[in-house]
Amino acid sequence: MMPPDQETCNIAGNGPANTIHSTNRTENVSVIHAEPSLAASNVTPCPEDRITDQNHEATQARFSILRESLRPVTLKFEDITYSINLNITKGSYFGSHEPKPATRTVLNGVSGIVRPGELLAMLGPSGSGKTTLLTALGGRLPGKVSGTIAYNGQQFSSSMKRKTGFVTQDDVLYPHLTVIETLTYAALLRLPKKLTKQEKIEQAEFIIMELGLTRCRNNVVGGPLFRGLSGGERKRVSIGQEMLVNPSLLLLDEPTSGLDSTTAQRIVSTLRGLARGGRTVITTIHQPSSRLYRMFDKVLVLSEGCLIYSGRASRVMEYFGSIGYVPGFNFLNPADFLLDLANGIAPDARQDDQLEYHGRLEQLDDQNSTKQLLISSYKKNLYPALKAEIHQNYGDPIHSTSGASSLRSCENQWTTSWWEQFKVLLRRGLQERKHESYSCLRIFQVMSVAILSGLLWWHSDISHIQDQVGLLFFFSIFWGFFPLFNAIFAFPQERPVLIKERSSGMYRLSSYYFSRMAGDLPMELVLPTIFVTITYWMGGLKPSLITFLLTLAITLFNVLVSQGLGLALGAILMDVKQATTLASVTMLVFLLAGGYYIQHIPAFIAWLKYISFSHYCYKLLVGVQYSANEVYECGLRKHCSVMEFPAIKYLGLDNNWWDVCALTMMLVGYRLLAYVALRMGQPH
Ligand SMILES: Nc1ncnc2c1ncn2[C@@H]1O[C@H](COP(=O)(O)OP(=O)(O)OP(=O)(O)O)[C@@H](O)[C@H]1O
Repeated sequence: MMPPDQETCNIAGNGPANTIHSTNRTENVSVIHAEPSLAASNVTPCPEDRITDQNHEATQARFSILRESLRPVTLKFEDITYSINLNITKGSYFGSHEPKPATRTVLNGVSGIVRPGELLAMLGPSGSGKTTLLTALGGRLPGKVSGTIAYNGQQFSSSMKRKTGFVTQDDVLYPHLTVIETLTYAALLRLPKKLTKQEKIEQAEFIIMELGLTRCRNNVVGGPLFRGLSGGERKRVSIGQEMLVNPSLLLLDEPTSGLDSTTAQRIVSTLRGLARGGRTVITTIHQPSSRLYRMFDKVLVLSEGCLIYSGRASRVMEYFGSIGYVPGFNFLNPADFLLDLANGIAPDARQDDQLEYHGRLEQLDDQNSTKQLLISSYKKNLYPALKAEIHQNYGDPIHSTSGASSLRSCENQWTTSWWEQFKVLLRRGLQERKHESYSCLRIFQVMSVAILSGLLWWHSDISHIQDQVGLLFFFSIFWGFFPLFNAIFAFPQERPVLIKERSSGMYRLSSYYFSRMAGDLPMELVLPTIFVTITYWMGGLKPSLITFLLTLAITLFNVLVSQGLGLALGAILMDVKQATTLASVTMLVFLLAGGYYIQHIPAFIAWLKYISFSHYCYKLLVGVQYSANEVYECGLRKHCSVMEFPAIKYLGLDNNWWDVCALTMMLVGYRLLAYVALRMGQPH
């Protein structure tokens, strides 16, 4: 290995600034766009997606609406260090297992600067900290990140959150929505209120065209259980969603992973186009081809959380050459060369698969010392200039507060009103869940139970009061279980989408929550209505319209309370398995303490019935079914008062308003609890 000539190296990453951002001294100065449209020339669309000359002008005009609110962001980060806590179990396999707190440094003093108009690629071996750094730059990393991250000299704010697009490695999309629906809803939620609905829809159409998704615009996204878009198409939809924020800062985690080289090239072209439109674009990437590599303006190379290079992509070879690392042959992909170096593999190192144990140990030592050399070379040769650039005055942006007012002026402003968010989320939720809510299986389940119960209790008579009371108890229990278990899935299932969309400040939690409540209502109420109608009349309960309507109202009330409990359990635990276990135990307790099966519950545990909504529902159902002076045939030509029937006597049919109050408190309480739990588990 050649000794690194650290003294004679060129300082990369300190070259002349790109002309695109040369006018971008403050965030209020508009960007001179190198390419007026969204890099239409860089993208290679499918034949049918190609923007024709005739409509190009119109397209540009439409796109200018999207560009209008653009606020260029210079991102500077300095000495970013991040550690994670590891609980290491100490002791032998069978001995003591006391967890020993330990930390691991994932990022160690990482610095960089990216300006509007630039595309920065983060390279490094798997586990080197690329995703962690990207997440930190996107303001989404939990725990304490030391160092400074400044966006136009400011800290991460809610305004910045809404100006940041973040494309995660895994695409988080609603599987039942089509491409056009996904992007239209995103446009309606994300684009500013000053645009009309029509203009927002046009933006979604434009993005579809721009990303070459026209052919699959009406295809459903698909999920693990059914096929939809291909991996590349899904990725483009995810990018499209983030483009709709008209982001000033766009962060992408491995957007080309698992894609063929043409699609990868196309995606990176689009990113470059977005950058050229005045955005700051940062992407992590695994193994870019040399074709892709040439499209990056800057690269940042990580090795075990430390930087070995941060600067212009075009100067990489020059820099490493200057410190003594020259590739063995000319036509090497710079990305491969960088990844080798980040792994500690110098160009002249011996790569022998046949090395025996000691040889391998030596090889590992060599790699570690190469890494250390590269890290110290970076610190000596590149870091001082980078630091100077970070602190360079246009008002020492990393610490200054200039420009704060313009950022703050639009802070805490939502792009759309509460009502608008509610309407769009409601429509989107109904569309996404219509297959689930109106599934034939669910309807069949309820109808078959209704008809079967109707047949079992066929024209029951008051003389068989035990059976009738049993039917009323069944109403309260069935419509306690069914909505409870359906509601448990609501929030855990939607969690990834909710976290993603809330992290980018897309909508208020309250508008989401109320839209979810409202969206679930129709089906939650239609099914019990059908059930009660069938079973009530088949089962021979009191043939009075008023009594029937009251029975229906009580059952629906019970459904809403039970649904509230399900939502609360789901929101608190955010784990379907745990929530269903807890729900089944709870319902079992309610079932047993409800007052139907056991009428001599020991006093010390009899209070359980007061926390059971099924008990209140059952009591109210019996209360509306029978009046105080009603009698039933309790023996041969013998009549007894209904109030003396043991099960009814135990219930006591007085104080019905208290039962209604208790149910109302539960209705509000459970839902409030669900909301609070959801809010506490949310990014702020
Ligand atoms: N919350 C966490 N708990 C435990 N380890 C973590 C956590 N977050 C990150 N790490 C560790 O930090 C290191 C860096 O992770 P990161 O995901 O940033 O790497 P990466 O360079 O993006 O890897 P890849 O290219 O494989 O996605 C890894 O070794 C990972 O295991």
